[in-house]
Amino acid sequence: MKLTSEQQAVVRHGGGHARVAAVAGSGKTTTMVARVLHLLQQGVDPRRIMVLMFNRSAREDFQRRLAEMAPSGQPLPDVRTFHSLGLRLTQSLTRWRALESRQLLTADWQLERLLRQATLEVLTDADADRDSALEQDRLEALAHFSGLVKAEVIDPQLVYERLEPGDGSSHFVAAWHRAEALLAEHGLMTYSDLLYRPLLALEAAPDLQRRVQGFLDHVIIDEYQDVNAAQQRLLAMLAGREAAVMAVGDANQCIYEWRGARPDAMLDNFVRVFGHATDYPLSTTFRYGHALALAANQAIDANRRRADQLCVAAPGNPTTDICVHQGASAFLEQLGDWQRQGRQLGEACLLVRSWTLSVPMQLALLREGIPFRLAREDRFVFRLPLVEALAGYLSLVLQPRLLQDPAHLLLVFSQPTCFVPREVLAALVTRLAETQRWPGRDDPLVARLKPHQRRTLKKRWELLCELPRLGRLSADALLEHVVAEVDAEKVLKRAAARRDKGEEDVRLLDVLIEQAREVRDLTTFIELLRRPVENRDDGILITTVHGAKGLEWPLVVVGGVNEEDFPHYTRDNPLDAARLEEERRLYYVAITRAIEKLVLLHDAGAHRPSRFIAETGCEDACRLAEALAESTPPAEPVRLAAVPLARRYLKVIGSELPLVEDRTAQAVTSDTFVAGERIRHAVFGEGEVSVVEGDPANPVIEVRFDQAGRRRLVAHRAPIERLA
Ligand SMILES: Nc1ncnc2c1ncn2[C@@H]1O[C@H](COP(=O)(O)OP(=O)(O)OP(=O)(O)O)[C@@H](O)[C@H]1O
Repeated sequence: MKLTSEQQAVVRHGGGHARVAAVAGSGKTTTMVARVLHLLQQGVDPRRIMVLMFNRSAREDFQRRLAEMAPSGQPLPDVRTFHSLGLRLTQSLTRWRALESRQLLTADWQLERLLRQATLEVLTDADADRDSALEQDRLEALAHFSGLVKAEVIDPQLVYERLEPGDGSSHFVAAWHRAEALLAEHGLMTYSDLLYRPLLALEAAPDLQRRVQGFLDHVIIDEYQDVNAAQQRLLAMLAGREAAVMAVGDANQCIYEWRGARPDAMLDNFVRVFGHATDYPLSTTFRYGHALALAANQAIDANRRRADQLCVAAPGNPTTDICVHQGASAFLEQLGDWQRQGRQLGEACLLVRSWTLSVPMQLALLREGIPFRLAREDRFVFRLPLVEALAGYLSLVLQPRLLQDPAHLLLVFSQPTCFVPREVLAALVTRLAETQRWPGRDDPLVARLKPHQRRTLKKRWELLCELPRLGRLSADALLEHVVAEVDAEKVLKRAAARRDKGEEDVRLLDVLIEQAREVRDLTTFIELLRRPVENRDDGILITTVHGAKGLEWPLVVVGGVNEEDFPHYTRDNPLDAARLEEERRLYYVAITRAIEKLVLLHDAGAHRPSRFIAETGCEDACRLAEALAESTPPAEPVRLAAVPLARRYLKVIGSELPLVEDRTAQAVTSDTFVAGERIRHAVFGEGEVSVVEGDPANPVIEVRFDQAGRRRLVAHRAPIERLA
């Protein structure tokens, strides 16, 4: 394979630090392997080179490719992940008696048990929040908080203030300190400690620093946009003054801010930490065609904090088709078309912003008997605890006998949580199953409950007894009734320690009610929710965008591209500029996974299509790509909404297609807008302007769309036309 001139420049980089800004599919691995081989050829000792990869599979891939390309017998450098680097440093520092020996907690449950103990020790029995603090979700949130403190290497109080983890988490800082003490007492450490402990030890002792410095001349790091502060500080320490650091990544693909990454790591921050660096772009993608390259550039263009770099398709790439559709039926049709073209479902992937958004698609696939596989098996619909419990409530309508089954009662009393310890619940449901009556006031089973717990449990028992009499209701009406009676929205939000988890659960309720409305028949609906399925290798893969980092598929469907879902926000949790940009980067990662076909799917009903769809300008991108594919120049100039970006693109690929601004989809200035006038939006359809406000030269308008609801738009950016 002949390297591009941009790739060759990276390979031959002379001295000093370097930043390699690599767009999606630009052959980072190929280039880094070539760079290492080049260094070896130049006589650099392999022991003085270290390559750091983002995860184990990337590391193994790199090692394999390096071994294949290297002359036989050539000693090769160390290729590591940050974890394995941390482990080695921990071992060395332990040997030098700078760190005490500790055992690594490898399973999630071990850490959870420790955090549970820390929580129990910092919250007293009298604490109203103690029971909810011990729930699984809350402990997971505490684990996330603890990891973040160590990733950012700052005071837990500061992390707490920034994160605002919400009600019932006021003990997090104290629990963090207590957990640290417990780890020390028991001689244990977490995965985050693998970097955190060596870093603190080294930063506190210059003599130790000298022992780990001076061993490297070259450090090459992949996916640099997602490194956190602990990783970066450790790297700076190991590199010292001698080693040249080459950071490879794409600031536009920084999607781990919630784990402490910052898009700035590839931008100004790199220079602040390491000093001057030579910049190299890798702008040619070998993954997809012009249409998607143009669309991706267009999509990320609205971010202010970004690498100003165009992604350009290589001449031999497949053509990529992009389309926008609505609803689960369109999803099934797309899969049908794919198969009719002789293609396999195993070549396709459904990407979602969060697992909840995969539920309507999973149910659609189940109804049609189309095989699929999930990147996380615990996310199958029938395995979701909330779904299991809701199916349990609905089953009581058809099988009143279940009121006598303690296991069934425990299921429905546990979800959504009543904030009562499980052993107390277990005793209560055993009695209820036996007697079918709520215990008397003085019965020890209820006497020891707090008044609000007693009220909640009694109300729930009354609901369960009522359900067998509601057989006349449709599946959706029943579900709505249950959700209202158990106060599910409020409870789920309160129970979830992380705001996004609570919001995801509430959204799941929404999704289930919508699905129930489609199915209507109760038996069919319950059967669908409970249908046990297994991952099928020949099925379409379903995964989250975070899980798709670095991967690609011939067909990519991005599901749930709705406002409030992607970008994700709610009325209580509105978007600020930084979060919107993070969501946009996530969207950019999602769309750039496709090779031959990208389908953007939004939902019907109350959900409005995401602003990202309009920003992507799919139709324009496809029109321009078609014109580029023609052997003769078009008779008419290509009409586009965003001409400047397209011009830049054409210039880079050396094409001189005539372009013209599509005025019908263009900005209309303020003086042309009045409340009450009708407009048509390229994605949201027709609507009526209700408010015109802001800077008259750059007004914001609020439009009531006939189908897509109310939206605020920056008039000059929106693809709208005025109607008579
Ligand atoms: N100069 C080149 N000419 C043709 N194909 C190339 C070139 N460089 C890389 N490729 C191809 O591009 C694809 C992606 O390359 P590679 O596996 O090196 O990148 P990656 O690091 O996995 O991907 P990404 O750039 O998305 O992180 C591979 O199929 C590779 O063969």
